[in-house]
Amino acid sequence: MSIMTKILAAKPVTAALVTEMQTQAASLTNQLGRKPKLVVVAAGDDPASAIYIRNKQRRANTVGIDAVTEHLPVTARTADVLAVVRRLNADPTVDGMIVQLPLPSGVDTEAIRNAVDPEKDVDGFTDVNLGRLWSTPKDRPITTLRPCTPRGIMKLLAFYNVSVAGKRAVILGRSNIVGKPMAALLLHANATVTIAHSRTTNVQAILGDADIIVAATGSAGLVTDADVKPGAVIIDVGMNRVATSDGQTKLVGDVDFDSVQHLASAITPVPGGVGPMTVNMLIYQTLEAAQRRADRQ
Ligand SMILES: NC(=O)C1=CN([C@@H]2O[C@H](COP(=O)(O)OP(=O)(O)OC[C@H]3O[C@@H](n4cnc5c(N)ncnc54)[C@H](OP(=O)(O)O)[C@@H]3O)[C@@H](O)[C@H]2O)C=CC1
Ligand SMILES: Nc1nc(=O)c2c([nH]1)NC[C@@H]1CN(c3ccc(C(=O)N[C@@H](CCC(=O)O)C(=O)O)cc3)C=[N+]21
Repeated sequence: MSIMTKILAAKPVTAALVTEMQTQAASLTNQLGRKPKLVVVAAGDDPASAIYIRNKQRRANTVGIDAVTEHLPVTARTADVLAVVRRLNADPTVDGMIVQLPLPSGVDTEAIRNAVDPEKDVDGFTDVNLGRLWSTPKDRPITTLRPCTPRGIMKLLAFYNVSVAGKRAVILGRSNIVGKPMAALLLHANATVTIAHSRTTNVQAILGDADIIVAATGSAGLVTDADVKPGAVIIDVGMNRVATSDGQTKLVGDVDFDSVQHLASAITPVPGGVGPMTVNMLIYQTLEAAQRRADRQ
């Protein structure tokens, strides 16, 4: 049996979204008397964070919003990051902010996460927004700011007409920024959801039963053809830099794309899949936050 595998590339979705966002950015610039503004707070030198910063700066320029990065040194302490977050909370020209994770060791991520004003929380990772997300009733649309990667994945699935209702979805990873909110969104879309993590036993049996797999572990090549049911939909969130035989490095996901693509009915590439959708949703939610601000004025 041969399966026609759909490659779930971000490119056509980005093209459509950019057009929509450019129009909205122009209208908001008019209403606010300034461009919508996003501030990224980054401390240390996580490689996946560096890629993210570069790409969102580029997309913000294309769409027509301001994006500023506030870099703190790897030696930054909790109080240093908190001071920046509080200044941005108080600044009426800042519509959205995101604090990049992971923060340097010793910094209290939980304290920082919840210091962000929920109205500016375009990463959707405060307790307030995660709580709103989980408590949205099944028959109401989700309206809260939510983590960009899961939201981007849902947009990607919708664009390619991949149905979710009634499907068994298995998520590898339980972070507040990817795994848990992914579960909330898939559940709201009527999937039956399982979350697996590093303490899960017999992951292979769980994966073998999955119609949809979302891999978000940070472990390169973790998911192979031995794990996947024929016809499954594979979403690869991982952003791992690995060495190649010629001494260079390359970006790979958590999925062994070459072995899995023949089995999957649909699969996201790395690069060019989930990553650009995360960037798109960050700008999209900054526009939503700015629109709400403009409406309050
Ligand atoms: N494409 C994109 O837009 C984005 C990509 N990323 C990338 O996605 C990956 C995950 O990010 P994030 O959620 O922040 O990472 P975290 O490190 O916070 O979480 C990783 C999760 O994976 C679980 N895990 C680790 N190994 C295994 C395993 N062998 N089997 C099952 N579960 C496992 C961990 O379990 P436990 O909880 O038990 O430790 C943990 O829950 C990273 O590579 C990151 O760079 C992140 C955000 C956006
Ligand atoms: N609070 C927080 N929220 C995050 O969402 C968050 C974070 N911290 N810390 C770091 C990770 C990583 N991450 C990426 C997003 C997009 C690309 C991306 O654009 N990827 C391109 C890379 C292409 C290229 O090589 O330039 C692609 O996959 O095609 C990468 C990585 C978001 N993260």
